[in-house]
Amino acid sequence: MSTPTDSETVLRIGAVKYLNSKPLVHGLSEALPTADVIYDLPSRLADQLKAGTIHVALVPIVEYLRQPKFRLVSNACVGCRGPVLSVKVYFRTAPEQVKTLALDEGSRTSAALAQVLLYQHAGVRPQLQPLPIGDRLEDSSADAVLLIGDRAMYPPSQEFHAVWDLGEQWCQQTGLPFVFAAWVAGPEMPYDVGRLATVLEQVRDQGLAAVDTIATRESTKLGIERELAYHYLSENLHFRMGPAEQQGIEQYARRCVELKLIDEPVPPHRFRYHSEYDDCTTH
Ligand SMILES: C=C(O[C@@H]1C=C(C(=O)O)C=C[C@H]1O)C(=O)O
Repeated sequence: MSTPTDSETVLRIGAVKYLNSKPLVHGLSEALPTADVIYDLPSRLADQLKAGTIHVALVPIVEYLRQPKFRLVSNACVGCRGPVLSVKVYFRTAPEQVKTLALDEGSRTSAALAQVLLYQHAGVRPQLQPLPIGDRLEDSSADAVLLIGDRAMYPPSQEFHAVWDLGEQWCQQTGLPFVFAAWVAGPEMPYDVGRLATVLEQVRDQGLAAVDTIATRESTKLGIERELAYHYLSENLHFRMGPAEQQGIEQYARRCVELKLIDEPVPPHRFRYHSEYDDCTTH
């Protein structure tokens, strides 16, 4: 049973509403029956954590890197070690010709990653445009369009010059995994952080054991093949932040700082997370 340290304040947890996060929240409400779990877009969760309307959330890793007051609260994360399937840039021109880039409103990490990779691979720094969450790929006339989450998993209805899977691009280029999001606490925390870390990691492990069930249920809701959902959750995505993932975050932070996508250099200790519950070197 959970026991908040401050019985007056209900712990408010923000979780990403996409398929990629289901293994991290499968059974979360049962594990923390006194907490409120709110589902939203990753970008909005980061804003809510900054505003203090939620206490802990699965937020874009770039927002953790930007906010010195945010801290990692577990080694449960949304990451990849190759193609991720759900983070894509669709090109209407050759990457070297891109002048305008539309960024999915739900994203922060991939919004910065797209700019890092476009600069690195193609030497361009395009003008940015928002792609509102209600807009489709076809609604934007930008030279390149970033989509994340469930909507990036469907085949596009138009032909494109090229499509980049940003997980694949990053891992090929750096030889390191990539972390898109992690559980992060804001400055106000009405719950024991060590205990929360254990709960979040236990929930993740239970979620991974239930990937079969999750894939069956969620594929029906999304109208995608069950096999695709299963492969996505069990092969494309990685949910444990170990030493290689931490190196990936460090490398990403350095490149974001170079392009001024993060204002200040990030102190090295902020890339390290050691779990008491789950010693990741054993996985
Ligand atoms: C893999 C994904 O990771 C997500 C990407 C995020 C971002 O770009 O800011 C944030 C949270 C994750 O849910 C995805 O949404 O497809």
